[in-house]
Amino acid sequence: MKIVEALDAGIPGCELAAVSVRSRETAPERFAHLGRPVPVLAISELEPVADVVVECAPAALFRAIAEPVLRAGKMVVALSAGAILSNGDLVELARAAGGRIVVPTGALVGLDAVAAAAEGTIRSVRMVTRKPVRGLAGAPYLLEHGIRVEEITEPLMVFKGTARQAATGFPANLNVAVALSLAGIGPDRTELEIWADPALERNCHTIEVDADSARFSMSIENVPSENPKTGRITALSVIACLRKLAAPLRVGT
Ligand SMILES: NC(=O)C1=CN([C@@H]2O[C@H](COP(=O)(O)OP(=O)(O)OC[C@H]3O[C@@H](n4cnc5c(N)ncnc54)[C@H](OP(=O)(O)O)[C@@H]3O)[C@@H](O)[C@H]2O)C=CC1
Ligand SMILES: O=C([O-])CC(=O)C(=O)O
Repeated sequence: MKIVEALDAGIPGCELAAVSVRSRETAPERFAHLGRPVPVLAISELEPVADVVVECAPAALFRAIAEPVLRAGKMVVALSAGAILSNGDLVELARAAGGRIVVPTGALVGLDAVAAAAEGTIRSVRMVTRKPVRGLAGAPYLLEHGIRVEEITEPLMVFKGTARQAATGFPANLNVAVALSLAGIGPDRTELEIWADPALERNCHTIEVDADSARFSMSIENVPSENPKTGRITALSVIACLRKLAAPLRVGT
């Protein structure tokens, strides 16, 4: 909704062509406050009316949203970064058809520095994520391993592995790790720890990068949105990304 409202308020070079939601019956009242009425379409109807489609939906819908847009040589701004790994053929489709997948920095920080360092040699990228219990509850990895975070009273490390492993184990919780890996040294070399911390209110990410050009540490403490798994800054990152598309002055890689 934040992205829709920003587009409705005006982002130079962009015009809100349509939206798609889970339940179209309740859509008219949800969007009634917008300055201009917006068509509510099925996912399959988006491509013909848009040059850019913002994918900000559950990861399972990534292919249905992105494929027709990429096939038409258009742009997908994608938040479900983890789904890119399991749909690698869509990157090839984009290459062949002249489409583009743009992954905003999202709930993370510093992907510009990571991408710059990757032009040289990055020796290691390590990320530690600490989330409140409600930011992790229900993740497939926890269910598969019988890890009951709802009952913890102290911080618990629930996962140690690579960004690729996290993408399947935590599809709705760790897109940030995949985005980091795609900016840097890839999903198999990007190392990740995930902690559930009952004392936390925010989704906290700390990243350490060691490269031949620089060594840097970055951290961010995300205020959760209405969805406790997703930081508020995520939608703002998409808005900033859309603003950059047509901006005469573009700052940051
Ligand atoms: N790259 C990054 O840094 C980050 C990525 N993410 C990822 O971004 C994605 C979006 O996050 P978030 O907004 O919190 O997710 P939510 O699950 O809260 O929202 C998903 C949206 O998708 C819509 N939707 C669900 N099912 C359908 C459907 N069948 N057809 C059309 N629309 C549908 C919902 O509509 P409705 O409102 O009607 O329910 C809702 O607007 C997720 O994959 C999340 O994991 C999140 C945080 C950071
Ligand atoms: O990566 C994600 O899916 C969400 C996340 O960690 C955050 O918003 O802080």
